[in-house]
Order: sequence, then C-alpha cells, then structure tokens
Amino acid sequence: MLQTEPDLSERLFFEIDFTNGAVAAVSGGSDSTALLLLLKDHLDRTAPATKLLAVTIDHGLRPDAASEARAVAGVCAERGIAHRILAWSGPKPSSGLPAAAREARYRLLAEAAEGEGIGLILTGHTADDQAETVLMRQARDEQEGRGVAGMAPATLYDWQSWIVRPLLDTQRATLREILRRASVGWAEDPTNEDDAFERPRIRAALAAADGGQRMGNALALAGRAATEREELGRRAAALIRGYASQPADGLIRLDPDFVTSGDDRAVVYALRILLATVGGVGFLPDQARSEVLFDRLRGEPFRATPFGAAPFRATLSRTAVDARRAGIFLRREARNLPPAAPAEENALWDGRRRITLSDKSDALVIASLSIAPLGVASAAKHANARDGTPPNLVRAALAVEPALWRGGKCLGLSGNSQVAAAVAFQPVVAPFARFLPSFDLEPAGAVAELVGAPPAPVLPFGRRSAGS
Ligand SMILES: Nc1ncnc2c1ncn2[C@@H]1O[C@H](COP(=O)(O)OP(=O)(O)OP(=O)(O)O)[C@@H](O)[C@H]1O
Repeated sequence: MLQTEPDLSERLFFEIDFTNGAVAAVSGGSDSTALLLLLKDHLDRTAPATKLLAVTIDHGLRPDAASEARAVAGVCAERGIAHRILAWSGPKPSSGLPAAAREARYRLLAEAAEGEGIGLILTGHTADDQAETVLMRQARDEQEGRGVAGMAPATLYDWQSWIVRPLLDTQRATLREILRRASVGWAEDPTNEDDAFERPRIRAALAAADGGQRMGNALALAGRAATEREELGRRAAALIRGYASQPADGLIRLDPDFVTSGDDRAVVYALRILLATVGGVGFLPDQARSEVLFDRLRGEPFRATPFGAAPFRATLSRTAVDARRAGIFLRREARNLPPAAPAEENALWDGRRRITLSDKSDALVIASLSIAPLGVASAAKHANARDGTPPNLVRAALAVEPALWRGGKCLGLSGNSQVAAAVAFQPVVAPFARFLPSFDLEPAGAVAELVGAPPAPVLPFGRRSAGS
C-alpha cells in the first residue's frame, strides 16, 4: 500500500464511476506514474475487480521513448497491472508536431479503451499543468476568457470516451514526494526543460521565488472562468431550447425574438455554437465577427425594396445566414463542399455527419457507393416545406446534405431507399465533436437534441466506485 496522506486517493477518485473500468494514460513521467499508483491503491481498496489497463504511447520522437515505455511496463508488471505500449506509426508532419502527437495520443488511447469496452481514460494533468495552461492562454489574450478556464476536469473525446483528470488540484511536488517514498522512479522529458518552448518557460517562471503566489492566482482565475463559462453555457442552452428548431435536415430556424431576448452575451455564444455546428467547423467563429452579425440581426435587418422587404444575408463559419420575417435561418453554405468519396465506417463527412454502415450491409454494395452532396436538382424533389418555412431555403439546405450516389445516379438521402438505408449520416455537434470539455456539456446537449445527434455519454462523476 502507498504511504500517502491518509485519504488522498479516496479524495481524488471517490466521485469517479469505475463500473466500466479505466485506461490510465501513463507516459512514465512523475505525474502519470503517481496517478497509476494512487489509482491502483484506490481500486485495490474499494473495487478490486475493476478492469484497469495502463497504456503508454511511444510517439517515436525521442531516442529514450522506447526504454521509458519499458520502464512503465516494469512498474506495471510488479503490481499486476495490465499494460500496453502503442506506437504512433503514422507519418509525422514537419510543422505542428506537438499537436499532431497529441492528436495521435488521444486517438490511440481511445482505441485502446474502446477495444476493451472501457469508456474512461485517466490522465495525470496536475495543478502545475493547469496553471501553465491558464498563463499561456492568458498571454495569448484568449477571447472573452473562455480558454482561461483551463483544462476541464473531464473532456469527452470523439463523443465517446471520457478523459478524466483527477490530479488537476494536486501539485506535482506532492506526487513526486509520494513516488520517492514508494521508491519508484520516473522519466524526465527533456523537452520540459527546453526553453525554446513556451510551456517550459512558464514552468520555470512558476518555479521562481514568487511562483507559488502566481500559481495560486492562475488557479483561482481558472476556477472563476470555469464557473462563468458553465453559467454562460447554461443560458445559451436555454436560448437554444427556447428559440431554435430544425424545420428541415440541415436547416436551423431561430425565432426572431432570439436576438432580442435580452441576454446578449448568451445569444452571441449560442449563435457561435450554432454557426459552427451548421457549418461543420471544429471551433467557434470569432467573437468580434459574431457580435457584428448579432448587431445586424438585432437591428432592422430587412432591406426595403420596391417588391417588399429583402432578406438579410451573411456568411460566417461556412454557414449562410438568412434573416427574414419568418425567422433567422442557418444552413451550410454551398461553397467548398467535399468531393465524392467512398462510404467509410465512422468517417466524418464535411465536419457535419458521422457515417455509419449498417451491420447487414453488403461490402460489395457499399464499395459501389459514394457520398456527395444531394445537389440542387435532387433537392427540388425532396423539398417539402413545413410550417411556413420558405421552400427555397429548404431546397438550398437539402442540396448541401450528404446523399448516396452510384455512378452518376443519386440514390437519395440516407434511409430513402433500401440501399441508402445501409448507410446512415448521423448529425454531429461540430465544435464539440472531437473534444467536449465538461464545462460545455449543457449547450452541446441542447444542440445535440436540436440537430438529432445522439446524446453525449453520461459524465462519469457523482457516483461512488462500485464496491464502496
Ligand atoms: N506518451 C504518453 N503515453 C501515455 N500517456 C501520456 C503520454 N504523454 C502524455 N500522456 C498523458 O497526458 C498527461 C499530460 O501529459 P503532458 O503534460 O506531457 O501532455 P500535454 O501534451 O501537455 O497534454 P495534453 O496536450 O493532452 O493536454 C500525462 O499525465 C499522461 O497521463
């Protein structure tokens, strides 16, 4: 048993639901090694039957990576913990390497978890990492403080696996002390010392004389920003539930009262989330440009012409905005749509739809199909305007929806024929489809309901571990 402050592991893990097991992401550094030992200690005491898998990713970027991974294997073997080393074998980009490595790391961790039927991944991010992240984002003057909330205690990856960070309130020094007392060594990553990088520079500043104070301030700031972000998200979610509808696939209607509802900050936030979702963009549109759009929508947007009021039109985040008396309508703009592509299981189409193939579908039939936008001609056949929605907008929205094609022939939208039923195009909430921080669960859930995306898996908190 580990010699720690009596209830440290109880405090760190008691809220997490381990019913379906856990993957621990262990690099071999001090933080994740301590995470693994504390977690093992906790599970042994409270739920020894829990499936625990430690995973080390070998990015193949440093000569020592393989031996560090083997050292983790040794620690695991001594303690009877299942361990796997996974190599990042894909091509390495010449720029943006850290981001690509991170992307590959999460993908491999999620695949390992999914392969074992585990929906929970634990990482060793600490209070020090959190303070560094907040200071870096502050230095970049992140818009409206959203990013200053830092890392969330849990983040949903690929709308599927929860990444949980139980050590976010624990300092690295505490973890290292635990390892020293247990006589367990760890690897030092030389890039952490390399002051050519921003994070090590900030880390060094936090280690200086007044570092403790700076760290405390950064963490307090993150706490306040997180509360504010959640609160704003709740208000945006309420607006989306109250004012937004989907009169046709790919077409969102906002009641004109949406923009005059009084909570301007939440309206702009909701608008940004909806624009990114409709456009299939993984990040929210720029705050300033979104505010300009909001001002136009709130003003008198319709131009008087000799033929009556003309709709106001704008484009932001690949989304065409069309405001008229019947409402504010959002749809994917018709430019830069993806070219025809084969139907591949789990592929993301245009950032907007997850492709899923039915189990019963015949591989040869699938291979003969491609996915491309429905197009204007076919859309005209499908467009049944409902609820007074302008038919031209329904047609324009359907024209950019994914459809199945064989040769030059359109087989229609998913589900419209026997062949088409083999392929489903599941809507996704684009800005949160890859990473959904728990701060943003409310607005993401409201948008998921609106567009017909599956609900996000339940947050793995709020329950005592099985057996306790
Ligand atoms: N090679 C690896 N194998 C397994 N897990 C890893 C690896 N590298 C990092 N991790 C996990 O990620 C946590 C954070 O690591 P680190 O701070 O080095 O990464 P980061 O790039 O800052 O993280 P992120 O970008 O994911 O926020 C570690 O405590 C560990 O749980």
